[in-house]
Amino acid sequence: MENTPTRLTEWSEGSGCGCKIAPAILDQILNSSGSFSQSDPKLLVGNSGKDDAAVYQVSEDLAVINTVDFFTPIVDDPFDFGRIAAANALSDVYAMGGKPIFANAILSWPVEKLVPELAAKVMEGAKSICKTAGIELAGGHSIAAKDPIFGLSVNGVVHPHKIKKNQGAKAGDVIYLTKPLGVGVLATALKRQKISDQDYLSLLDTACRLNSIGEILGNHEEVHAMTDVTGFGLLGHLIEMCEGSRVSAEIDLHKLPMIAGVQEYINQFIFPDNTYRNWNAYSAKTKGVVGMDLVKLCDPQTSGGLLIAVKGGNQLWFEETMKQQGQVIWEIGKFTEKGEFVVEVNS
Ligand SMILES: Nc1ncnc2c1ncn2[C@@H]1O[C@H](COP(=O)(O)OP(=O)(O)OP(=O)(O)O)[C@@H](O)[C@H]1O
Ligand SMILES: [Mg+2]
Repeated sequence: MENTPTRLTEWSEGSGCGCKIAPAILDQILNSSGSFSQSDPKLLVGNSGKDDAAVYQVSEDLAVINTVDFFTPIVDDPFDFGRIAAANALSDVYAMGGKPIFANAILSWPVEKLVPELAAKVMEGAKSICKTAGIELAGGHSIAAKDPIFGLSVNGVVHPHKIKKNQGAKAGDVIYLTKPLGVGVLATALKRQKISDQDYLSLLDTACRLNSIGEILGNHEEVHAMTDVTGFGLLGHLIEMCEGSRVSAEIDLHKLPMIAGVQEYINQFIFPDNTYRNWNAYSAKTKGVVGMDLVKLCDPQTSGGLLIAVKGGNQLWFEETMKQQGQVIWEIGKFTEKGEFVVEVNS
C-alpha cells in the first residue's frame, strides 16, 4: 500500500475526455476492423459520420438512442467525478436532440488499493446527476482492474424527424456554443495542485451542468446540426461538423467564451498535453491561429457545451428562445462555403 496514490487524479495519465484515443488512431482501428461497415436500414445513425450516439428506428415515430462514455478521474473528489462523468455521458443523447430515459453504469475499480466507499461516492454522484436529468441509473457492470474508470451507457428516445446530427450545417448558418471553454486547463491545474477553490467551483459549475437544452433544440428545424464539444476541443469538433457537412467555418477568437480564471493558468503554461495532440491533428486544416491561441481552440473539454448550427437570419429568434429557456449561449462565428481551409480563425 506504501506507493498507493492517495488522490484520484494521480491514477490517470490523461483525464476525463482528454484520455480519448486520438482521432487518427481511432480511425485506423475502426477502418481496419471493418467497424464502419453497417447495413441495417433501421440504424439511422451509425458511426460513419462520427456522431455523438447511435440511433435506431423502432417505429414510424420513435427511435432509440444509445451512447457509452467513460474515463479515468478528472477530479480528486469521487462524488464530483461521478457527477462529471454522468453529465458528460448524458450529453451525447442531448446532442442528438434526444431525451434520456435510463442509464447503466460502467465501473472499473482497483479494489485492493482504493476503498469501495470511494467507488460508492462516485456512484452517488452519478445518481444525483441522473436524478436531475429525470432518469434512473438502472444497472451496470463493474470490474476490478488497475485503474479507476467510470462512465455511463445512456439510452434515450427521439422522434426520427427530430434527430440532430453533427452533419447538416449549411453555409451561412450561425455557430453557437452553450458553455465556456477551459475545462481541460482547470483539470490540469487541479492535477498539478495549482487550482484555487473558486476556480474548482467554476470547473464543477461548467462540467456538471446538463446539456438538456439539446432535447428542446431537437424540435426546431432551424437548428441544422449539433454536437457536443469534448476531448478533441472546440476546433476538433467544429472540424468534424464541417467535414460531415461539406462546409468550412469562420470563427472569431475574441468571441470564444472562457471560464473565468483560465487565462491565468494558460499564461503559466498550465494546460493538458493533449492540447498539442489535438493541434497536431487539426493544424493543417486551420488558418489564422497565432502562438498560444491554439490552447483555447484545442483544450480538451469534458462535459463541454453544445456546438450548434442555426440557419442564417434566425439569430434574433434563436437568442430569444434560448433566453426564455434560461440557456446562456455565445455566438462564435459562421459556416461558409467549403474553402481551402476547414476552419479560419479571426484574431
Ligand atoms: N470502439 C468503437 N467501435 C465502434 N465505433 C466507435 C468506437 N469508438 C468510437 N466509435 C465511434 O467513433 C465516433 C467518434 O467517437 P467519439 O467517442 O469521439 O464520439 P462521442 O461519443 O461523441 O465522444 P464524446 O463522448 O467525447 O462526446 C462515434 O461515431 C463512435 O460511435
Ligand atoms: Mg459527443
